Amino acid sequence: MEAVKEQKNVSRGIDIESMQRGPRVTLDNETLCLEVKDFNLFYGDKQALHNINMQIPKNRVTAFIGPSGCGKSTLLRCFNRMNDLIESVRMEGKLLLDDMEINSPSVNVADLRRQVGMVFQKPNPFPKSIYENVAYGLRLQGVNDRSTLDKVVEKSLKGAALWDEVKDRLHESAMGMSGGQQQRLVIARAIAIEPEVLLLDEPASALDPLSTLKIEELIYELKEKYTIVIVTHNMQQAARVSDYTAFMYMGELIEFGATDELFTNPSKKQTEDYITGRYG
Ligand SMILES: Nc1ncnc2c1ncn2[C@@H]1O[C@H](COP(=O)(O)OP(=O)(O)OP(=O)(O)O)[C@@H](O)[C@H]1O
Repeated sequence: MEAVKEQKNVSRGIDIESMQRGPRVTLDNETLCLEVKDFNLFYGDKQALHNINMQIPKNRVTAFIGPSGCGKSTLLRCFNRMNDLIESVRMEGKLLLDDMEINSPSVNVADLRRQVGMVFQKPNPFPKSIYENVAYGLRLQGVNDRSTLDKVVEKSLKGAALWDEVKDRLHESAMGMSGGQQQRLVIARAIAIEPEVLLLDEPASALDPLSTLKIEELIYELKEKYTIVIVTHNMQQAARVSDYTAFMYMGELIEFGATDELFTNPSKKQTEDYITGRYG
C-alpha cells in the first residue's frame, strides 16, 4: 500500500470530454484521485450501473446527483468496496484510486477503507464516549499512547468543527449528542485516521437546517485536505458545496462537469430537465 501511495503525486489533467460525448472543456490543473473506467455493476441479473467513465479530482468536492434509484450510492460504495458485503454483486471494468486498482484481489480491504473513509446518512456513533469514538481507528491500529491519542482526538474534533462544543465532556457518551453533533463526530472519527478520500452518502439528509449548514461549511473546509465525494438528493446543496457534479440517470452517467457550469449551462437535455425540476 505504501509503495502504491508513493507513486501517486502525478498531476494529470481531468479530461471531462472523455467522460461524456457532449462538448465540454477539458479541465487542466487538476490532479486525478479516483477514476472509473468502463464500469458496470450488476445486482444478480439486474444491471445497476452502465458503462460509467468518470474522473474525480483530488482535493475537490464532487457531488453525485440524480433521481432515486439512479445508482449514486451504488457507485459511491464501490470506492471503498462496501459492495463486497452484498453477495449478488458482480462488477466489470476498472476503479482506480490514484494508480491502485481498487478491486484487485491484492488490495487489503481494511487498508483501502482506511484510505477511503465513509459517512452515512444516519449518524452512527459507537455507544462509547466522544473521546473513544474519535480514538477508535487509532486504537484498532494499536495506538494506545495517551498523549498521541489526546492530540489526535483534539485535532480531529477541531477539524470537524466540534471541539468547542464538546471539549468539556469528552468522556461522556456520544449517544447524548444531537444528531448534527453526532454526524460531525462521525466525520471526526473518519478523519482521525487521515484518509485520502471521504465518501459522504447524504450526510445531512437526516439533519435540521442549522446542522446541515454546519456540515456544508465543514465539507468546504475539509476539501483542503481530502478528496470528497458526496451523494445528495438536494440540488441546492450540491450547488453550494461541490466543485464538480455528476448527474446520473437510470444507472448511467449523463453529464459530469464543473458545478457552476452544469447548473447554469447543462450540456444534456436530461440534466436540464432534472435541475429545473421537470422530473426526479
Ligand atoms: N443490495 C441491493 N440489491 C439489489 N438491488 C439493489 C441493491 N442496492 C441497490 N439496488 C438497486 O440498484 C439501483 C440503484 O440503487 P442506488 O441505491 O445506488 O440508487 P441511488 O441513486 O443511490 O438511490 P437513492 O437516491 O434512492 O438512495 C436501484 O434500482 C436499487 O433498487
